[in-house]
Amino acid sequence: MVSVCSLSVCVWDRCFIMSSADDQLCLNISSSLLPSSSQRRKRPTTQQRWARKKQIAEKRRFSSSEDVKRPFVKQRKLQHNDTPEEEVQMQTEAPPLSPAAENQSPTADVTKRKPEKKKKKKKEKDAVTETGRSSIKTSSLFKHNPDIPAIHRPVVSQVKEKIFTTESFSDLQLHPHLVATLNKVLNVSTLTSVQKQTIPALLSGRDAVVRSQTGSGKTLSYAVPVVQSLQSVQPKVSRSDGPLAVVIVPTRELALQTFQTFQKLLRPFTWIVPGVLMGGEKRKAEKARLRKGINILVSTPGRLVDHIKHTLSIAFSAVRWLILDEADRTLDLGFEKDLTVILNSLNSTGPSRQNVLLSATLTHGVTRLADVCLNDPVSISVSGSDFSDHTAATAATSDPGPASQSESFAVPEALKQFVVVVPSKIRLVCLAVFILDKCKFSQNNKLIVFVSSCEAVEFLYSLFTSVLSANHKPSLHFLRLHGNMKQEERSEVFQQFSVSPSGVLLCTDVAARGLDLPQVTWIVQFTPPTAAAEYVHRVGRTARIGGRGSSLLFLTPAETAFITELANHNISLSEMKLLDILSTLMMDDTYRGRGKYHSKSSSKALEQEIRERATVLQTEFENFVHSDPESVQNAKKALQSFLRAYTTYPAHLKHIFHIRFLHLGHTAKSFGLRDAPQGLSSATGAHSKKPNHNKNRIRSPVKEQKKKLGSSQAGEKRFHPAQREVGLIRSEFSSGLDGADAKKKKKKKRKMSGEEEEE
Ligand SMILES: Nc1ncnc2c1ncn2[C@@H]1O[C@H](COP(=O)(O)OP(=O)(O)OP(=O)(O)O)[C@@H](O)[C@H]1O
Repeated sequence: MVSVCSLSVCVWDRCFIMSSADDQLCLNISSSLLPSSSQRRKRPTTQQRWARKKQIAEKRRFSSSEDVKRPFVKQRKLQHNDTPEEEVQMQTEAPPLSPAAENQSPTADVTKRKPEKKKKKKKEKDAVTETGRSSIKTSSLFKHNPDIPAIHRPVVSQVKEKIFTTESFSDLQLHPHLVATLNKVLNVSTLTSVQKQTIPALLSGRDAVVRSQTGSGKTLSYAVPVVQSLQSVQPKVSRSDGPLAVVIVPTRELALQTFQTFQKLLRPFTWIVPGVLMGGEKRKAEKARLRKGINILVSTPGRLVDHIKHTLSIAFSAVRWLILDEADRTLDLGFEKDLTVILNSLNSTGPSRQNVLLSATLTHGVTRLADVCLNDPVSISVSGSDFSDHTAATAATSDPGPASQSESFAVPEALKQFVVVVPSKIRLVCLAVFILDKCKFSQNNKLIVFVSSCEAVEFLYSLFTSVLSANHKPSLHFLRLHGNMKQEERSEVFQQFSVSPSGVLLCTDVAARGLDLPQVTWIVQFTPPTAAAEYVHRVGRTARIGGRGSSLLFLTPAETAFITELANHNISLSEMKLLDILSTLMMDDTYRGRGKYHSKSSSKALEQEIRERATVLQTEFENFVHSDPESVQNAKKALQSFLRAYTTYPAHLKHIFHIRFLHLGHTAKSFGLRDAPQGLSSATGAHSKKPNHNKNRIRSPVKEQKKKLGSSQAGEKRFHPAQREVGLIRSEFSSGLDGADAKKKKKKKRKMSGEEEEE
């Protein structure tokens, strides 16, 4: 008699038998071995049991901020004399099934079916030879993974900010129509802490540097004084005055959102005209609007520079206000040049003006750099720490370095922050199951998933809409947002997600700053942010203005030191266990494995079943990716862009995020690729050929680049990692100025279409 145990061992053994030299272990899961859908439906007791378990797990997960107790991965500590080769072998193994489980399976069936199975296998093998894709080939998800280390949560005292005060807008000396508009149109009456401190300071004519947590109402803290001051100008402001206030924000969506806020505030003051300029819009139309006259000009930096250089009708002679919202991002490496052009243009023509910098993460370095455009500023920090007094000679760069490591950031008090440590191979399935958990098995969840590149967003979008949405109609609804989309589409998605009560937005950091999307319940950081400040902005898309929300950060075992980096900024996370997330697969039988798990099976058998189900889901993903050459190509592109983005982590985080720590084969699997693709080295330094036993480790991009340049590619441009980062930031936040090539192409195109560069 063949027991379940031996069947299982057979499954895992087959991994070994089929393992190829290049560490891509293969597990054949024949769809014929899976139960039919009618068989599946006959098992309501399992579902009920799991629904109950799930409820308990949910309660446990949220009742305490302590780690979830259930152990998942059986870990073995490395011995001192372990060689790297042994290290690979010594990963989590599938636990053997318990004797109880052995006795429970109708294994005789399996024995009886054996010859038939052999025939079927042969048939399938033949089919594979013919079509290349009839059989399901999936390398083992749960073997040869690095150990999941125990997470040490450093003790931190979270910075707390009180959101609301007891005072209201009517207590300030504002125009009654403005107060009425705030109450009736924007539905706000009580002042938030940042508004209480900032509005009077700005009304008194001071420059200001303002820091308060995400979602605390910073927009109104500058918009209200701007409107109050402009409506009182005599004689009345007119279009012909041109821009009186310039508001610079880093992304198009934020520009649109800020413009809409001004539109609402200006309802009673129709003679003051707001306008927005942003990359992706037609320059000609914008030029026409500028010529007509805009008094409050909201713009992304790149597009404003574009107009300064090419639009004669843009005149800054009357500008009284300059606002830099999300100032740390705007002053960041990628936009510094743009800002210099804007400041020079304003300084050369304008009268004296009030300047305001705002962000949830203004650091010492940024404020010091900002000193050049501020005049005796008042420093407002709701958490109480006076960040402007810092005297260290730091400069604003994308790598603030250790000088800013002690900088504390406030995150919303009602935000629950989690981290899950997932080996690379399992990342894709883990994300998918998490989404299923929140969107299929719980209701009214609205998720934002952050990914590091546009190509990766596109890849996940097409994978999830094709595989997950198809399997789980109608509960799953995906949207995507990234810098490579056409502006109309971006705006449409932004509006759609804003009004939707549920759904999943897959996006890059283009949605990380300032966006006020209502009712977002979960923020998922599928790829870790490049800085603690970016972490704060990403999670800040939920739990806004005193609301509740949760966030989940994905880290690989090699990246867990990022938890300490966040703790250095007083950010503390609770651990969510991988198995707890994957156990959602037991909520129904969509991805049922071929194991004979049933309600009375042991917990080890249950773990085995969960792993099998995860493998079935991964197989579906891989089948989709490998279903046609185009989708393979898309997955490769996504992988390549992910690797490229990985090289841009700042120097002080390289000990955590270094491309050399990535395993190319495992990373490829998280893009649904069965094998590590060849030839990824040119842009990323990735190495997929097999020069030695460490063949799947990715080599240093710098070394690879040197090697390449030494040979045939002497003419190719060499980029420093910092330059690559600027390139990525600029393309991602592109607000009018595109890369050199794209610019040339566009110029050519414009010339052909007869559009004038100059007015
Ligand atoms: N006084 C108030 N009372 C109630 N709601 C308010 C008040 N002020 C602002 N809000 C609302 O709070 C939300 C968040 O405001 P806002 O976008 O200005 O936050 P923020 O501090 O700029 O966030 P971020 O740092 O993420 O950009 C908005 O929906 C806004 O309408």
